[in-house]
Amino acid sequence: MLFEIVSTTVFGAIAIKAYTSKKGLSNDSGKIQRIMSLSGLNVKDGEDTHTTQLIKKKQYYWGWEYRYRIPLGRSFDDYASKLRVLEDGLNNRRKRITFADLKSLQLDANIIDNLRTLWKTKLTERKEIELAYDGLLIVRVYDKALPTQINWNDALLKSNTWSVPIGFTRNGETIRHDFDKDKHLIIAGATGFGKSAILKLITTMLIEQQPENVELSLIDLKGGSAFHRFRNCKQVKYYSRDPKSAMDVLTKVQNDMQKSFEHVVDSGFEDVKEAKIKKRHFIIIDEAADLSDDKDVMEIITDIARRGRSAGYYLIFCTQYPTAQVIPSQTKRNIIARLCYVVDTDTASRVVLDECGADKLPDIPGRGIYKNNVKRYTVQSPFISNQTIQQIIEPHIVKEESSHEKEDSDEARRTDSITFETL
Ligand SMILES: Nc1ncnc2c1ncn2[C@@H]1O[C@H](COP(=O)(O)OP(=O)(O)OP(=O)(O)O)[C@@H](O)[C@H]1O
Repeated sequence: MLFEIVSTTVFGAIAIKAYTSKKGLSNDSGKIQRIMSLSGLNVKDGEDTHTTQLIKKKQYYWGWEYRYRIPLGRSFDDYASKLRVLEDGLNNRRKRITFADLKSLQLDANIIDNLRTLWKTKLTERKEIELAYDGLLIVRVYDKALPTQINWNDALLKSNTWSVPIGFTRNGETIRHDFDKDKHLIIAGATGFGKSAILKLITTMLIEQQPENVELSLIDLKGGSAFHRFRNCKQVKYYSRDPKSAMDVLTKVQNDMQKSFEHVVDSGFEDVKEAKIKKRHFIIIDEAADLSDDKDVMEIITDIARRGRSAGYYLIFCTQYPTAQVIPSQTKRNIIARLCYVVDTDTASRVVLDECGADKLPDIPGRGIYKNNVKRYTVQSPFISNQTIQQIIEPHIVKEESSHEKEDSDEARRTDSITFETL
């Protein structure tokens, strides 16, 4: 009897709370506005104070979206710089139990224990916020945080395409970068946040999806730690792990690219896709900052970024130090797609993405912002283990030869690669 009274009362209270929440009577809109005011986003104009005005709110299965008109004198960046303040404010221990939570509860004699577990889970749950701007400030509050690790699985492979997964959004959408559409890619992020991991994933997927058509130039200026295992894959045409040989590699790539460029353009086509050429060459540079002092090298990189799109020479340019010197504006202009993991300053975020935001990402490896010319997504990149990489690339590895023989076979492959296979 006592159990029934207690459980009915507790359950009833929670149900009322959950009902008001569902009806939008108890959402975060007021709190967000208060945090905005208290964190200095109001604008004083003589006697008047202009605040951020809520225009619309809508509930989705993942949480809430709020749209605000921002006062004159404020920019989107002012709000983006307060992202952490907003997030911490919303997470300051006020936890909400929803209908979905209640539905998942077992209504048996363990109801009190079940409620306790639910409450404990709620205490450790963290809401995440995303900001965007389309004339109105958009604040998306997600009930559940993105997972901190999402493992790669072979369902992500798309055979015979140049499309690779970059990450998963909170809505469960898989964001892919299609090199035949967006061509080159800049990847940046502070040390230890997943640049090499995504480079290895992209390289593995390109080899597996297009084993006969992909050609790789791997420039690994971190001493070879990222790309060494791919070195003897038959798809690897050039490999370098020091700035001096990187110059040689890039010069050869530029010469090859020139031939492809002339072949495509002289045949009256816009690019390799239109010319129905199957081969694509990827120049993947891990730690481009180590090349930035060499003017000649940087000129070649800029040339690849500019003309490679037609010639089928795609650049993946990765750096831990995103400054204007490391990513020159001409290179940037030709590389629309960017993937930025956590960086330490808003200046670094702006260099990569042309806006702040990557400096406000949580300190989670693989958490990044991917931007192409259409959209911007916050994603968690898939993670592939070295063991899985090894299994996938094993059939593509050619037997290690003596270095002299390797040079010869590299030369042979070089000659082969000039011939383009057409449909
Ligand atoms: N997508 C991911 N999901 C989960 N964990 C990841 C992910 N990417 C990387 N990590 C973890 O972070 C570690 C560091 O990643 P990685 O070596 O790619 O960083 P990095 O940015 O290349 O750093 P550095 O510039 O210092 O080489 C990995 O060993 C792995 O444990």
